[in-house]
Amino acid sequence: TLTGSTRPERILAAVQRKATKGDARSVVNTIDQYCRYQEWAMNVGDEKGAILDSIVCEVKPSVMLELGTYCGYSTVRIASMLPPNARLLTLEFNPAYAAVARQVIAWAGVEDKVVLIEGPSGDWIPKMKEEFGVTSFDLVFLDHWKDRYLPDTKLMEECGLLRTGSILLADNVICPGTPEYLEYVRGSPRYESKYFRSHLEYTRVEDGLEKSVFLG
Ligand SMILES: Nc1ncnc2c1ncn2[C@@H]1O[C@H](Cn2cc(CNC(=O)c3cc([N+](=O)[O-])cc(O)c3O)nn2)[C@@H](O)[C@H]1O
Ligand SMILES: [Mg+2]
Repeated sequence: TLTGSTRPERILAAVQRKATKGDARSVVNTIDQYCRYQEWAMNVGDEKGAILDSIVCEVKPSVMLELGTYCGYSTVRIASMLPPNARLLTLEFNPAYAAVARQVIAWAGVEDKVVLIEGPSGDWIPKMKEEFGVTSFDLVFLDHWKDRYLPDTKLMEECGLLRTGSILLADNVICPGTPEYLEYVRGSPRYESKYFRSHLEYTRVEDGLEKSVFLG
């Protein structure tokens, strides 16, 4: 029953009730409908999601990292744009959210392209090479705790997980805001940064995505 359920569980119930199994776009549309008209949730959403789609299409990543899976909305959105042999690694440390995300990802039929890793990003980033055979990430989507964006970016640099041309795409750089991260990528000679203005998911509040190319 839905009484006593969590918001992610209610989102999953909506997906299993309304979305077509195996159809990623229908899962994405169902979550957007639910979160716009029933209850707000912190998915990247349809407006910023379209910007995310265009960057995934432009970059065509073979190996991609997402920080902050939550219900798997952006995981499904991204995976549906990837070719069959590409891999999306997604990190989530909240086991309840990870459990929901696994089911959303399976319902969408994109589980073959996704590796969901449970645990804190700070622990897992240093283990990416040895545990998952990652050489470097072509594209990283940052959407987890805002005060982790900068330390995790520095950690990826230190672990040699970024190569010349690797792209960081950060959600919420205006709302809730990631001031230290923005100052770093916009001020560092090692990044070429660009702001894509948009709105906070399902609202008219300003927010946007920051795209930063690592120059090596
Ligand atoms: N170091 C971490 N490692 C792995 N997963 C993490 C970490 N920090 C948070 N998470 C997970 O990200 C998921 C989603 N999440 C994202 C945030 C941070 N994002 C926001 O707080 C946010 C907040 C708003 N908002 O308040 O309007 C809008 C957004 O788009 C947001 O992404 N907090 N939890 C959660 O399941 C959490 O367990
Ligand atoms: Mg976000």
